[in-house]
Amino acid sequence: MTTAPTNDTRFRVSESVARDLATAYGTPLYVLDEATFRGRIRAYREAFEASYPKSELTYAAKANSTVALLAIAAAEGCGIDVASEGELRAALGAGIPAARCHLHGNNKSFEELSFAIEQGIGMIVVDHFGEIETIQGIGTGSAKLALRLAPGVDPVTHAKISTGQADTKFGFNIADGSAERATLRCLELGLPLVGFHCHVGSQLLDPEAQRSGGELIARFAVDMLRRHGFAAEYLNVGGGLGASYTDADRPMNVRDYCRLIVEAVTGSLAGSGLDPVLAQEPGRSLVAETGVTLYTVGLVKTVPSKSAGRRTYVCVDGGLSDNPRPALYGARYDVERIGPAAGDEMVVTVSGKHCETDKLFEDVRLPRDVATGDLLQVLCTGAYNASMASNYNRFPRPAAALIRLDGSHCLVQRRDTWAEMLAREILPEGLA
Ligand SMILES: Cc1ncc(COP(=O)(O)O)c(C=O)c1O
Ligand SMILES: N[C@@H](CCCC[NH3+])C(=O)O
Repeated sequence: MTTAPTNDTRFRVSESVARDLATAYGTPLYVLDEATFRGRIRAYREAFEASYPKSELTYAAKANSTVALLAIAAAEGCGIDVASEGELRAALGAGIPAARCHLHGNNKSFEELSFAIEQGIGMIVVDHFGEIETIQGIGTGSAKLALRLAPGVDPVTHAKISTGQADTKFGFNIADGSAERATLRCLELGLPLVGFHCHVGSQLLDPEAQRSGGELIARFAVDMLRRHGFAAEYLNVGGGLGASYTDADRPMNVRDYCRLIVEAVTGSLAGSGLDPVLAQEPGRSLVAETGVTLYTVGLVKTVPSKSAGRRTYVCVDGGLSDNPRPALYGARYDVERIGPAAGDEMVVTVSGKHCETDKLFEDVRLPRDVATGDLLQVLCTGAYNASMASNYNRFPRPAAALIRLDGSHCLVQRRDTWAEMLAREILPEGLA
């Protein structure tokens, strides 16, 4: 197994635990570490609070909504950001009161909004003009409202996870006056508007876009105070801080990051008299490095290749159904063989077992003697893997195991069963 660099804080399983887990639960298997997750949340909360005492940390459930993780996040003092009725139901399933949840979504349905309000959702982050009217029609119950703003900043990240730019589908544009009109409409209707929100993108290794997003929404809040007497009590600058998928990914450390964001916001608020709660809602930076995926090697195959001379495939028992990120975003991961390090390494393509040319993990260095039956661990799969898993090719989605604080482990999500995978099927009479 490759030795971790000393500053590498990503969770890894040891050989004995990996073998134990694979025997107990099978592979592919998501493995999550409670200590790492709690530690990440604490570090983030402390860093944020040190820069801004009236801070609030919300965990973005979309990154990994495994109910056990939601329960841990809440126990660590986080609110929960949910982006659908399903995520809200997962939070409720974790015993988290809806009052501690924020509902997001660019196209929330009437039913979704009604359910959330009925459950006592704490905040709705409103995304468009029609939603203001829908919420007015339903009645807000105990929900407060924040407006999602599009600050018009271009983050450096994959285009598919960039959300702060002017032509994003999310939120009210500041520059064209939509954000101001939405504020006025909420005030006119007497809705419980408390402030503003932005989220400019995800897996951001360069924090400039978040910095300027924070600056712009705070400036907008000051404008609303000066022009309309609306005093924002709440600003949320979203999530987005990146994770170290490979050694090349160097996100800013959370202390410097929080300081930067807070300085941007407080710089814009200076002299205005506004003293809002400042919230962040990270997902990936809290949970990605908390998890690994264990796979078993089925076969190793070397083939002629025009570009590479020879290409060696190490084929594992999962694929894009348990980790769609390489196929979607060209994401790269570090892969390690479980077991003693072998001196000699080779560059391989780790592929899955789907009926696709799914080069799951490309240009990975593995020991030259990697062979059928070996276990591999893929680092940094805690975010946007389980939550984006599918049943493509009718693969059961993997189970997830949690390493507890005392080193014991338990299952927190079981593998799909064949019965439930066919449970939705309806075979009308007379077809067969
Ligand atoms: C509104 C909102 N908040 C929070 C997040 C969490 O982002 P990340 O996982 O990049 O921290 C996202 C996803 O990008 C989001 O869309
Ligand atoms: N699914 C994306 C992140 C989406 C961010 C949500 N707005 C990823 O895996 O990187």
